[in-house]
Amino acid sequence: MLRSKILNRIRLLKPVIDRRCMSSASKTPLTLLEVDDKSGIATLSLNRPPVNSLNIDLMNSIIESITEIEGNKSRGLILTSANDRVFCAGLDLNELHKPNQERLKEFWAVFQDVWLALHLCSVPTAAAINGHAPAGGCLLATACEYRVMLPQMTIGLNETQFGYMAPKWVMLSYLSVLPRRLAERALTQGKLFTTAEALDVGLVDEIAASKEEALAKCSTFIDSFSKANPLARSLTKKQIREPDVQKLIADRAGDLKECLEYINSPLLQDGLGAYFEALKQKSRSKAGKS
Ligand SMILES: CCCCC/C=C\C/C=C\CCC/C=C/C(=O)SCCNC(=O)CCNC(=O)[C@H](O)C(C)(C)COP(=O)(O)OP(=O)(O)OC[C@H]1O[C@@H](n2cnc3c(N)ncnc32)[C@H](O)[C@@H]1OP(=O)(O)O
Repeated sequence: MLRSKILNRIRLLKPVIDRRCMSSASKTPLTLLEVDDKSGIATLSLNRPPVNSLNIDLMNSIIESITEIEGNKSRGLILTSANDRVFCAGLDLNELHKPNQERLKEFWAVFQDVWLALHLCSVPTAAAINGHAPAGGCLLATACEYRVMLPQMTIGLNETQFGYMAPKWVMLSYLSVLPRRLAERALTQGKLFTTAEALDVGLVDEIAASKEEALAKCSTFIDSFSKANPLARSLTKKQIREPDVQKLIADRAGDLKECLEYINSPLLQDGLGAYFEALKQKSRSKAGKS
């Protein structure tokens, strides 16, 4: 009786995300999922070259992997990158620049879903940040319960640098990790923290010298829950996170409307176009040098 009541409560807390991962045109899987048969800990690696930028297919693949991990009773989830320079470059700017409107609606709904799925994941979550994590990449990291980062990388919600304002629920994810005054300053500056700065302010919990060490530290974090009843732990996490989540769930349509208006504004499109062009230019000049 109690168990079904608890399970019902979890169902109530967790919005139903019945999204199947769309098969991508590419042959390589967009996410790699390995479950360590000794520890029972699942490692989910983002695998969309060149920078794990979040498009609809990759986000659906993440959601499907989280659903699988929760279903196969893994003891925890470590999110990392198959790329050794970039954890996740954030939202795919191709989805935001001169967007197809129908696709943009779907894109934004999946973006909301991937945050909800990770933020409310019923198993312990940790991010092994083995590369740069700007904007949406930082959001994936802050949706996890623990963060271990490699040196010489950057992380932060840098949206104001390219003319965006992060949505309320994205800000709340930051506020769940940073003290308010610091979060406000970092958000308004569009600050990208270095690894050392991120440790100093608590945006990340530990630094590791290698990806292997980062994975080991994430596993140690997950092991810290070994004495906690998994169901009670999951309910407690959802209860603590519910107020922030409800702010999005209560008004997903409003968030989408606000985003569509904002992303389609000429000011924003111009700023984004210039920003994206500069990125491409940088990449071309790098290629020219190599
Ligand atoms: C009022 C209501 C508010 C409503 C809000 C509405 C809208 C707000 C929208 C969103 C806010 C939500 C929060 C999330 C926002 C985002 O995530 S937007 C994306 C932000 N991302 C970035 O700023 C990162 C940009 N990239 C970089 O800084 C670097 O690429 C790097 C990640 C540090 C990696 O550097 P490096 O290894 O040197 O690689 P290159 O820069 O050479 O890039 C390689 C190729 O990858 C392409 N690329 C890089 N980032 C992206 C990206 N995000 N999307 C698409 N493509 C990307 C780059 O152009 C290179 O491509 P080519 O080689 O030129 O083909």
